[in-house]
Amino acid sequence: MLKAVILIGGPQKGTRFRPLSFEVPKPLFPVAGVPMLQHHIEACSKLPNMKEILVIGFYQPNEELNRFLSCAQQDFKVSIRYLQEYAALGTGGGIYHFRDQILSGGPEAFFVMNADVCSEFPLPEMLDFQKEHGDAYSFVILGTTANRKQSLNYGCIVENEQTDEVLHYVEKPSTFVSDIINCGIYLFTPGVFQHIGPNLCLIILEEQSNGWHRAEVIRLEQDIFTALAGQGKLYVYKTARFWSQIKSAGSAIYASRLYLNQYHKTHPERLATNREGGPKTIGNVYIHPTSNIDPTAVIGPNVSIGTGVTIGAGVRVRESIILHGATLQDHSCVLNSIVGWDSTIGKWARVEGTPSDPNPNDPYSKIDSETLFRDGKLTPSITILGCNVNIPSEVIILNSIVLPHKDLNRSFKNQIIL
Ligand SMILES: Nc1nc2c(ncn2[C@@H]2O[C@H](COP(=O)(O)OP(=O)(O)O[C@H]3O[C@H](CO)[C@@H](O)[C@H](O)[C@@H]3O)[C@@H](O)[C@H]2O)c(=O)[nH]1
Repeated sequence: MLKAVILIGGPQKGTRFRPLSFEVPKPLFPVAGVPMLQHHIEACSKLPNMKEILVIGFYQPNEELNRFLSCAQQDFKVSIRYLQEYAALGTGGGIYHFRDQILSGGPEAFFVMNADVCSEFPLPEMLDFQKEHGDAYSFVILGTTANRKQSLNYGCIVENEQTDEVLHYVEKPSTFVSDIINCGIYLFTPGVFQHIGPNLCLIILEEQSNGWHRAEVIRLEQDIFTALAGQGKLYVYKTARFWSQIKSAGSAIYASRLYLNQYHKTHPERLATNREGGPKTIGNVYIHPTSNIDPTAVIGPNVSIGTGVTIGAGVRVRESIILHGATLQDHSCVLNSIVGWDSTIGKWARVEGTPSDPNPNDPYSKIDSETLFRDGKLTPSITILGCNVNIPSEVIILNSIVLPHKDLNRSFKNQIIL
């Protein structure tokens, strides 16, 4: 029997996702038409002996999260539970704190996944790989290849090329260590808790001697993987299939593209087709059936349109996510942007951003999820309209971030509009 744990973090995380994470917890942000987390849940539920999925984070359980989890539980016919940490316990602290819940029922193995990644989730392959390579005490990290420069933003893995054993693990090194990076998807056996436990004791001892009050924070990467490397216990399964982090809003558009492309294989019914009375679509497009789109609009490639969106005549949308309840009035144009919930774009207005896609000429390039500013200036990136923003007719909004509930009255370029 198998289980899976999805680490969703909490409200203090996902800061690069603002202002979108003000409205909805980042793990529920729609990517290719469904909440980010649903892609993980779907992948887990496809494994025949998946018994339970535990979502661990430090968000207060709210109605939206509860509703999503109970619908997912019904749709995917697998038990799903949310376990709330009393504080941010780190990527290892949460699973250690809830180890009894993870181990109840006696799973022989369990997956742990970061919520903020998009992936083809080669979970069956990881299981086969573990059987081939290890015993009950060995663990598997999903790895992929990055280019030298970008590898520094990830956990880096040095492997024995013959055996795939992890010889050395360094989290976000300051100089080049390896181009194999940690994808944030792991396969553990119950034996992993024997390695996490001793780390916890160390922290508590430190707390007693220093008189500090510290939560039982354990980082899987720095505290556990670094120590397990070179001990014959940790292996890396490398995938060449798609994988990306979802840190910034720009990377959500990129992740949408990857998942929409995958829908040809997994969910062709989610892809819009050109049909009588519908809009013209180009490339991969997701359109929620409750949206109302004029047949003269042209949509795509890589567009996701949420529930109850209204799109007028002659509208053009490309490389964008339009969130529920938004209205794009006649002849407006939206490129490389995220249009927030219930926002309105006036007639002939143009909302445009600059994509931050990986370098198409480098097969190992990943998306750069940089911070908003470089050298004191806003880096040109996708345009984001927070929820309930009004853009008047005939204006241009370029490379800007507009906070929720704003009524703009003119054009803006390269600005954060507070
Ligand atoms: N439950 C819980 N989840 C957490 C906590 N801290 C982080 N997470 C979740 O754990 C994941 C990792 O978050 P970060 O700690 O922000 O790490 P990172 O910068 O994304 O790097 C990690 O992922 C990379 C791949 O995307 C890896 O390359 C890297 O080694 C590391 O594992 C995210 O899904 C985040 O929500 C915590 O205290 N509690």
